[in-house]
Amino acid sequence: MAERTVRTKNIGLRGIAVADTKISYIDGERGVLIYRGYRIEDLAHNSTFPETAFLLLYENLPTPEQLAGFEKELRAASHLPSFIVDSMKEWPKNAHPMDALQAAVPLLAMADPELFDESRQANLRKAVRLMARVPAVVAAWHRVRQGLDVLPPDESLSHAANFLWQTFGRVPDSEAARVMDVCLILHADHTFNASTFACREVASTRAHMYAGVAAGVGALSGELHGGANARVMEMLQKIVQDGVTDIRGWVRDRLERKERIMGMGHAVYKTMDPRAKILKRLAFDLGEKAGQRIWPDLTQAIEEAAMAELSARGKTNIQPNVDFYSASVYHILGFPGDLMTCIFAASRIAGWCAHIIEEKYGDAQGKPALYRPQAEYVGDYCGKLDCEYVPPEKRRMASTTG
Ligand SMILES: CC(=O)SCCNC(=O)CCNC(=O)[C@H](O)C(C)(C)COP(=O)(O)OP(=O)(O)OC[C@H]1O[C@@H](n2cnc3c(N)ncnc32)[C@H](O)[C@@H]1OP(=O)(O)O
Ligand SMILES: O=C([O-])CC(=O)C(=O)O
Repeated sequence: MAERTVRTKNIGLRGIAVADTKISYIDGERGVLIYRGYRIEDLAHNSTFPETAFLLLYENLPTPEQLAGFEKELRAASHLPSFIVDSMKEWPKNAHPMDALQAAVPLLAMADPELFDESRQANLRKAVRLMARVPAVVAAWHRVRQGLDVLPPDESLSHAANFLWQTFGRVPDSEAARVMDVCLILHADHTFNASTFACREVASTRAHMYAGVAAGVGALSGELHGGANARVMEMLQKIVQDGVTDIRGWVRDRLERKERIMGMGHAVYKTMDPRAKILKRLAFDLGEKAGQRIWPDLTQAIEEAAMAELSARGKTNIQPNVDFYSASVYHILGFPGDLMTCIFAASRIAGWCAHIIEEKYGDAQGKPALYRPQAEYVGDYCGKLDCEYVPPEKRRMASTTG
């Protein structure tokens, strides 16, 4: 066997800085999240999604003129090419919305007139098209799968209100539109999370922006990442359906079966995710007004029971993450569970594009590089590194343990 190489192996690359970024910052111990120098609480309170997206892409908050121009560009880009809608009509109606979104991303690439123009300016324009069209795809697929007509964007509405309109065919009231906007702000970026890393890894090969975004959508779909919001909703609905009243007992049983409480725990935060605090307030406000307190109340009961049970097991760091209360918010806004991770994508597209651009045009040292980590080879097939090739007729049946 070859000599083992010296290496640092770290499960899931936890704590390893693989690049420099100026886009966002997290302090996991104190529960702080900052986008380009601005606290998430400030942005959620004062900003809008287009303004936050501009900040992520261009490094500064826009002037009123810049913001108006950016919003105009977003609106102009938000019509989906008709061949994409026609294509969707042929897709199996039970296709998962995240698969539909991931399938649509290369179609959006085919429609981009500047696809292979790798100038920074062209990539900024592609980012605007993606930010406009990802929510349009999500809304369109939700309608197509129900046999409904795809709705054109309403240019009189804000980005968030238009997303609700194109999804449900109803102009939302100002509160629903603002809640949607805040959700889009909260999910827009989060340093080197798994999906952003996937985008950046693909971008590091000099593949085009859409190739990176398709990878990001795939990575986001998993239940340990963005897919957790849908799993939280399933958890809540199952508890209600089963008529569970002893939430502490339900949590204890789940932990004893070694199952996780979806929407809790985080690879970086060791305290409550600052986004979860905002979403918790939104869920209670919205739930109160909509006569649907049941969802935030139940989520809070699970939070308290889980914190108590996990602490009793010596785990005090597992607290609500962004997906825990967002499930209730989205449910009360009318979204079905399987669309929830797509809402995440309709926001995170801003961060993905900003990171792809940062990856393409250089880190702080100005030297973009191909990601190519090492893995330690631990295969042992015949007692030495290279085995002798045996012709098919002379092979014995090998065991096929997985
Ligand atoms: C947008 C986002 O991506 S936010 C995250 C969304 N994902 C979820 O909500 C899924 C549930 N949460 C989790 O699976 C995890 O907390 C993760 C993957 C998000 C982060 O986990 P990490 O900090 O990397 O810890 P890791 O997965 O190694 O778990 C450490 C221990 O905590 C336990 N743990 C972590 N999260 C949870 C949870 N939600 N419920 C119960 N136990 C948990 C693990 O079982 C493990 O226990 P063990 O040491 O006894 O085996
Ligand atoms: O940062 C992470 O690992 C996951 C997360 O919360 C996000 O992507 O918003």
